[in-house]
Amino acid sequence: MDFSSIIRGALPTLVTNSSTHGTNTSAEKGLPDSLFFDTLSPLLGFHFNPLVKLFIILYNLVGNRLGIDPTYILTVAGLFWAANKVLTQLYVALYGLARQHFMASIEVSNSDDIYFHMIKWLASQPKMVNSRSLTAETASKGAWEEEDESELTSSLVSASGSGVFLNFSNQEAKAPPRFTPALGLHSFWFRGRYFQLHRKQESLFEPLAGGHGIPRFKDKESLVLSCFGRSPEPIKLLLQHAKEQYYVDHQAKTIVRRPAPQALRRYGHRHSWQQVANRPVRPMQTVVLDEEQKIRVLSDMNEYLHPATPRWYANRGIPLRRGYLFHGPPGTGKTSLSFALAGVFGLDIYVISLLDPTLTEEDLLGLFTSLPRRCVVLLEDIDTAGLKRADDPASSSSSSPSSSSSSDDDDKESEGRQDDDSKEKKSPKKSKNHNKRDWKVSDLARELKRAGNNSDSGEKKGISLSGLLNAIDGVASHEGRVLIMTTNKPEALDEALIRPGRVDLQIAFTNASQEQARELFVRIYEPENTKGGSRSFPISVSDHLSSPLTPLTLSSEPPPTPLSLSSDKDSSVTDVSGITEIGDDDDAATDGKIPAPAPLDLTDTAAAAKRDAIPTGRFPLEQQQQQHQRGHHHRPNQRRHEEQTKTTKTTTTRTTTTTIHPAELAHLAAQFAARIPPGQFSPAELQGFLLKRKKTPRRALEEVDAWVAGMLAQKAGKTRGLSLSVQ
Ligand SMILES: Nc1ncnc2c1ncn2[C@@H]1O[C@H](COP(=O)(O)OP(=O)(O)OP(=O)(O)O)[C@@H](O)[C@H]1O
Repeated sequence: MDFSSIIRGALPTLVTNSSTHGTNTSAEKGLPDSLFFDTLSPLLGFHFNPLVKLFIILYNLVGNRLGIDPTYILTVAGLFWAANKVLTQLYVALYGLARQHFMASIEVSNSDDIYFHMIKWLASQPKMVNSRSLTAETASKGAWEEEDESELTSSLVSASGSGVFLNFSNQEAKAPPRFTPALGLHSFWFRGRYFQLHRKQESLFEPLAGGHGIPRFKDKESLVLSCFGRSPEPIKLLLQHAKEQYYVDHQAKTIVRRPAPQALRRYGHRHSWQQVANRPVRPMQTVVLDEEQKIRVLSDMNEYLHPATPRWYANRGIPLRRGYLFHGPPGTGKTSLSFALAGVFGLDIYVISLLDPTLTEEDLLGLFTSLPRRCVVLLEDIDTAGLKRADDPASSSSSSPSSSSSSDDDDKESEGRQDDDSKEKKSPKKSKNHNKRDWKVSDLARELKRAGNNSDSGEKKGISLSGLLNAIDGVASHEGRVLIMTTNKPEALDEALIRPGRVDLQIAFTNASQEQARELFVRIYEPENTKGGSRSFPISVSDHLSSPLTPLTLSSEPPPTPLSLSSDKDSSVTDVSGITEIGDDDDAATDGKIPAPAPLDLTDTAAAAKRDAIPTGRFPLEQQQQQHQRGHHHRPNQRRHEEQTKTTKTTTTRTTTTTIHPAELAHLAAQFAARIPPGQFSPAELQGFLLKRKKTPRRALEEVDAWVAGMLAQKAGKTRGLSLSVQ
């Protein structure tokens, strides 16, 4: 096919014009002559189309000015286009054949966790991140993720001008986005092998489960991973690697999940639960509890989780379930022990609140059936869920947790507060007696929940006792999980809920004994585990039941202040002044030596207070002023120390520590414990007291008597609002 001749034939006037005269009058004038348009217009079906005009002008310009016959250019371009089309078709056909016969592939859907393992792994690959086609995602850091302190501090110093207080207003802006491969084809190398990745998305029409609501489109993403060769083994290895990377620090973390929002739960399985936290494992030794109780629950759980146990249970026809009931006053460590147990066994925690107004019995069943093989399910404060038997007359109005309350009084109140008209008519006295102005916020919440339930078109909401029992050990119920229920009022629980088989072990928690008070004291003031940075909390998966005391250095400054984190220049100005305020043994501390254990004179409260002085870092501005006023009145070795901090950044941490020998700490702890009346305070209350003096053990000891007296008076109801003054 000769394009040139076609065009010549179609444009006789034009061609003749350009070849014979060498100039084009119409082009020069900017207006084509009538003969030209008479020829072209019928051919192209346009009358004075500006595009046609432009084409003709360009055609003439190329022909006349460049001396090249434009028809040749068109011919070549046409040939290239055709060749491209043919080659593309050929490539697609050959590639399809190659994929079919010489490539293996695995598809991963975003409805599965592996998808997220793979995406996270891809986002961490530098070569992938440098790809030209990426998707950016907002990536925010969790509360427990490590932060680059130096970067944080320097930015804050310059932002505030003074470098005195931390300021996190910029933290979102500083968090870098996460980049993942965009939709489409990508390729990468892994362990010397070439892989192809096709990230694709399709919209699916999803009818809703149960036929409720409006069906809608849902985007479904998937990754197709391919490699050359007839075996998918390399892709399996890659997926396994991505999974391992995803869980690389999992041993040190406990993942906490809660039921997903109702709209998501209906999709079931992995959509039923959503991760709400990924926190460092709580070491078992941080839970202060009778050693025997700990050992009982640990060994029971260990035996239950043993791989041989399912066979043992199956052979004897016993359902593979284990339930624990932790009961005791508030703040005695029920939740803490649950988390520590999950940490010891490396299990995720699934927390369910039966007070969730959106939770139906059907949901609860769905949640239990979508649990992983081994996990801890935590049902907190089940006494407040108002679970009633179906035949219980009181349950007629309280099949939902919302209609019940934790106290009998509240129950009575809520009974009298039935807000449907019929009830009001039947018991006018009750409703009349009730003064709505006396309502508390909790009452309002309860009424709102009830109103929500009533407005629902006949759908039963809330959890009844039988609903819960069905979920935890019904025929279709999940096996393999560990169920932990916590309550402050075990006596309020229905017997059916705690019968053996549902609750296999009960652990009673009590207010702190003196021994527990001693342990708590030691735990608060023992040295920090410096693994992963001086500010990191103790993270250990070792389940030591008791922590031996080791020589320690106790920081005398609150570590998070920029004073101790900032550059050497700042620290030289501020940190050292704090040290001079502390007792005589500080010189040794500033030189990085651990002093010999000094006998503690508790009668010398002034000296103790001086040694335990509130770290001046707590009041940085004041401290700076003091430092300024002191001018050159520092002692010689302090000045020497200042010089050291100016030259070495790393000395900052060392110079801000004072030391307490283990023997001294043990002595202080014993003294502290002796002043705590046994069984009067929960560990949470003691912890609260100690936390307010977390760097000053001697001060805690001095103030404990006043605190105990104040708290006892408060508990006896003699003094209201004393908590503030006795803190
Ligand atoms: N036995 C304990 N050992 C160590 N810390 C404890 C203990 N009891 C309470 N605490 C501390 O007190 C706080 C509250 O503890 P936790 O939530 O475990 O108590 P709880 O018994 O579950 O309370 P509630 O019944 O109110 O839910 C936590 O910070 C925890 O560290």
